[in-house]
Amino acid sequence: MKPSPSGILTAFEHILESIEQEHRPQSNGVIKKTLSESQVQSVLNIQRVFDEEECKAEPGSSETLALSEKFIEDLNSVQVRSTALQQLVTLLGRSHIRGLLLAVENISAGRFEQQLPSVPYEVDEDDGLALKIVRIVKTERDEQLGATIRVEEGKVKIARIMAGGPAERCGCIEPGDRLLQINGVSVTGLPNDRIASLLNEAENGVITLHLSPSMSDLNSISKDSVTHIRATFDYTASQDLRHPCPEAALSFNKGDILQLTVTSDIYWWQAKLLGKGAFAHESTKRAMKSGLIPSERMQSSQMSGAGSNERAGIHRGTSKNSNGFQELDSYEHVCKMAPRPGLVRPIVLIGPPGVGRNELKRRLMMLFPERFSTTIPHTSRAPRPGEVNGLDYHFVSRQQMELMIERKEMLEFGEYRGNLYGTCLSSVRACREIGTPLLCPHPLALAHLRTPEFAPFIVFVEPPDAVSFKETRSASVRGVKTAPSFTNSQIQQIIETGAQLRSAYAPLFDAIVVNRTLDESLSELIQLFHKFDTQPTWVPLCWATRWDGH
Ligand SMILES: Nc1ncnc2c1ncn2[C@@H]1O[C@H](COP(=O)(O)OP(=O)(O)OP(=O)(O)O)[C@@H](O)[C@H]1O
Repeated sequence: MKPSPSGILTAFEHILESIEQEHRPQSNGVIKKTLSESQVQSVLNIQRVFDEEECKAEPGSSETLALSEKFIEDLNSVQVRSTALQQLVTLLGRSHIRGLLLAVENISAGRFEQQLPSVPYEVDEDDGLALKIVRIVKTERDEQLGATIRVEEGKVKIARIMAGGPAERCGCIEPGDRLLQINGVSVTGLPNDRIASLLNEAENGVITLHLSPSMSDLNSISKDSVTHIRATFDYTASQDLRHPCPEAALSFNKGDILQLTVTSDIYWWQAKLLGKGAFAHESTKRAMKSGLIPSERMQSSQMSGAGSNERAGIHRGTSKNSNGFQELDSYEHVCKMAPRPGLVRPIVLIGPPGVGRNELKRRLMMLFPERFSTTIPHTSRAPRPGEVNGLDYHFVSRQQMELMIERKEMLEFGEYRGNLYGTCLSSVRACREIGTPLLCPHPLALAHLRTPEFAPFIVFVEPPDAVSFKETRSASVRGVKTAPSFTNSQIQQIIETGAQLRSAYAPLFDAIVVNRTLDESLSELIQLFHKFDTQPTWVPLCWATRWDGH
């Protein structure tokens, strides 16, 4: 469809009207002519270009600009000029309007197909993989690009952008951008004067630049795409000696969701603290202020510099490979994902042995047999009388099981009295077909489970304090004769392991339930699952991308 430059046409109509008025006899019968017939014709010609169905100008030449130049030239010989004409001359001389005239002409002629070259393979990894290809169409053949360069450690960079020049008009070039190629010619190692002449040479008025964006450019990209992050470390701003302005700082803990408000600075971002877990949200009670936090770049460099973390107020969890969040660096990029048909997310109960995960799972399965399903483990031991293959266990040979382990098909496995036991990933897939998998694996299994494919909802079952633990687990309270009573040291062990797990895995927890009485814990879990079924939850950005594509 032909674009309608209606604003420009209206402007021309006004100008033509005012010329017509000037050509009318005044009350004293005098005709005050400021334009010759040929000049009036030039104005009409320019208007025609906008008005015509199709522009026939060849690429690289511009009928509109030629007409506008001729018009200005003709007008220079006129002595008397009306204000309207004066304004028209000024406007037609401006580089932005000239660019606009050219753009309208090119669009009218249908010369707007994308003709950018493909991205070359030999991008310098030192500068990251971001690359921009900018094609600039010069309005005049001998027009300068309007950008200066400087050479920094052998890299050619854009030093300055001149106001009004083609480089500024295109809006895609920034000071600090690294120049890689000009019209397909690599600038690496070229003398400055050769680069300058290449910059000002254009093929048919077109110049194509390959640039590696400056950091400020990259920040604006990440600002647009990443708006929320999850912290994988505790940050106490008052202990951070690097902080430029502790009064404006924001402290946070592992697992907190932060809303990024300003990311234009390379080292210090501004963020609001939304809180923890899958349902964290901005407080409606009080307006939250943004505070300064270390940027991803700042934090990553801090983390790679060993030893100084404690001093800087940063306490990292256990090693990356052992806790299932290998893909996390300083922050995890997150977004909200709503429940949707076809997406069955396993519910995973994590906690120290003895806290009660299996008891809670057993009761939930009894209460909601239709809703939840669970995996059937594999074992290399022989079936006992009454045990059914595929119901109690999948009975397989030791070799078969070792092969599955080797192929990394097991979610978790272990050996007990000379026999292998374990759960394989395909049994999680199978039980997802029946209902919501309810699983109680070892925390190490999260490395296999916390992926876009499974997208689990992880609940940490936390032990209460020692007194509550003892009270709630006493045989008289539970009314179960066979109940094992916990010794003080067992309780202490459960509480300590719980604290260690919490410290190492906190960024992965969607919710935390403290297991005091069974009734309280069950009702809390049921409410939580209702929310999980009906409300969006914070998830790693890559999960949402996968499920949005489904
Ligand atoms: N809230 C509770 N109140 C009272 N007893 C509980 C509670 N939660 C669990 N128990 C009991 O504590 C014991 C340990 O629970 P459970 O076996 O579920 O622990 P677990 O976290 O699954 O640990 P493990 O992996 O070692 O089995 C069981 O006898 C269980 O009935």
